[in-house]
Amino acid sequence: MQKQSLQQEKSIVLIGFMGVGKTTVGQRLADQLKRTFVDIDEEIEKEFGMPPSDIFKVHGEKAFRQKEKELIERYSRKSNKVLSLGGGAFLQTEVRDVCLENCLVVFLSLSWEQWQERVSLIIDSRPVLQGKSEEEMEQLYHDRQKIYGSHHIEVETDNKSVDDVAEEVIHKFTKM
Ligand SMILES: Nc1ncnc2c1ncn2[C@@H]1O[C@H](COP(=O)(O)OP(=O)(O)O)[C@@H](O)[C@H]1O
Ligand SMILES: O=C(O)C1=C[C@@H](OP(=O)(O)O)[C@@H](O)[C@H](O)C1
Ligand SMILES: [Mg+2]
Repeated sequence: MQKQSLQQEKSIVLIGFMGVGKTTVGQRLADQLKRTFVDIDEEIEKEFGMPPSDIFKVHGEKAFRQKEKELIERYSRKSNKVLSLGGGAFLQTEVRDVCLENCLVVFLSLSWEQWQERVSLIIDSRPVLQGKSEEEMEQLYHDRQKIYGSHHIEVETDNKSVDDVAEEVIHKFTKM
């Protein structure tokens, strides 16, 4: 039942702003669906042998984005996976197109107010947020919502636990 409605076992791709829970929810979803979990940031980190903040410093954002695109193009063509993208991945048209074509794209949304409560958990490890004022972060948050408009389903995550979010993703798919 669940398998059938999970759309021919297409891979699930999680998108959304930094800190909304793509990595955490993705791992939970993969456990529940018995699928392989791939966190694209983790794969990029393995390739460069350093975390994203160091990649940005040493190689530059362009090199990070190039590798991000290559890896997403490769993994999104495989079936039966759960892929968590980085929040900037959908800035690249090629990434959006390949994911929308081959996968089920799930946008995890979180209000600006609740994001502000979570930012302290992520700020040190997200190079894109470094040195930004609160106003600049809010601007980035709003600008980025436009790129997340390309998706198959949205799950609002305000006031929801990781389990709640994972459950809702599965529920929405089983109704597709
Ligand atoms: N639904 C949630 N409720 C509370 N905290 C969460 C939730 N989802 C994720 N978090 C926490 O927010 C932080 C960022 O989560 P993460 O999965 O790394 O986000 P992303 O991959 O979207 O950047 C982590 O500390 C994580 O434990
Ligand atoms: O939004 C972005 O530009 C980025 C988001 C990060 O991933 P998360 O969305 O998992 O934090 C990571 O890919 C990198 O720091 C850049
Ligand atoms: Mg992540």
